[in-house]
Amino acid sequence: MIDPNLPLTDIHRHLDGNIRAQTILDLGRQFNLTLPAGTLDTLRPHVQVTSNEPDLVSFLAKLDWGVKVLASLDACRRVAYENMQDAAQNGLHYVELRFSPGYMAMTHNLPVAGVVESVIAGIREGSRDFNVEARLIGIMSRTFGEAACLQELEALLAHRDSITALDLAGDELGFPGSLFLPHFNRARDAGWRITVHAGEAAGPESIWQAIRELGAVRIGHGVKAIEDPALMDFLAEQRIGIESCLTSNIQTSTVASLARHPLKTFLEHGILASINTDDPAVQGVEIGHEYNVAAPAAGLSRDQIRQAQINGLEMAFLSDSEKQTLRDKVATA
Ligand SMILES: O=c1[nH]cnc2c1ncn2[C@@H]1O[C@H](CO)[C@@H](O)[C@H]1O
Ligand SMILES: [Zn+2]
Repeated sequence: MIDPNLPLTDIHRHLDGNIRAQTILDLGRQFNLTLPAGTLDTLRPHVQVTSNEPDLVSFLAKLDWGVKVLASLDACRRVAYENMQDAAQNGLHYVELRFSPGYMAMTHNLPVAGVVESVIAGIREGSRDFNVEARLIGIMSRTFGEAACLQELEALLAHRDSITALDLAGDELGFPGSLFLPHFNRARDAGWRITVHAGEAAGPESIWQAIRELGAVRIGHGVKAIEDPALMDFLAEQRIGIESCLTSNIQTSTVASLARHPLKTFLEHGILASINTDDPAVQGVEIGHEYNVAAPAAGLSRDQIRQAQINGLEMAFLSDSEKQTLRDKVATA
């Protein structure tokens, strides 16, 4: 179902939600940390979703062990580098990797700007070694409040030229976007593009808020747009892209089943929507599964899946000439 002649992208992928279970074990040993289990098989249920979680916040707890083992900046560089290797192994030509430096720094009190620098270094090395194009999106983890998000923002701004966009992720219901207006004003002043996790746990008003008040030009998940026809019209007219993550939406109980997922309706409505993973290692799925298994189960036709693949590059935070370079590279491969 993946068109091999078109670039394959994943533009909604958390690198700190994609830390290999083996790496968690390795780093746990390296730093002498107490983990909940000592083998891959016994660790897996602690770091991977094994059955659907009741809500978003329960799902997000599965990411915690991955960042708890980040006891040095070199560990941050390693997981960033491995993310690029994973991207290559899964046939991706272009990835936008997002990360929350404060969340990664938290357990071992790492310097937050140092985490940003290490992630940039790991992505740069990995991009070169594995021949995958990448851009970085900084995340502010709303779950820890406005002040912590300001710290993340400052650390990201210290490396502003290596960061493409700013995102807001975490507990959408507990920490609405309206708390973060000053943060996004500064991000836009820095010349960054804006994408926001919205309409996942909260309703369509959260998507409107992200667009009108935070300046979002893309929306992460955006599932609840299905409840607001005027919003769907607006998304289509303004070409505001929806970064869909099918399996993630089932695992967080945002959508009851793939058959009921709104992505098909979004595409029929002319909305620029794409297929992405979210947190591959935590979810136990990769991009191939999303295209080959989840998308057909969500009722997408072959043409709609191909359209979503085209949309992924269209939505990418790249210039027109960078997009064309990618198309040419894949077409002539
Ligand atoms: O599906 C999701 N919805 C909302 N927030 C998420 C999701 N996946 C991960 N994070 C959040 O992103 C940051 C790490 O990159 C963390 O704040 C994590 O909770
Ligand atoms: Zn996400």
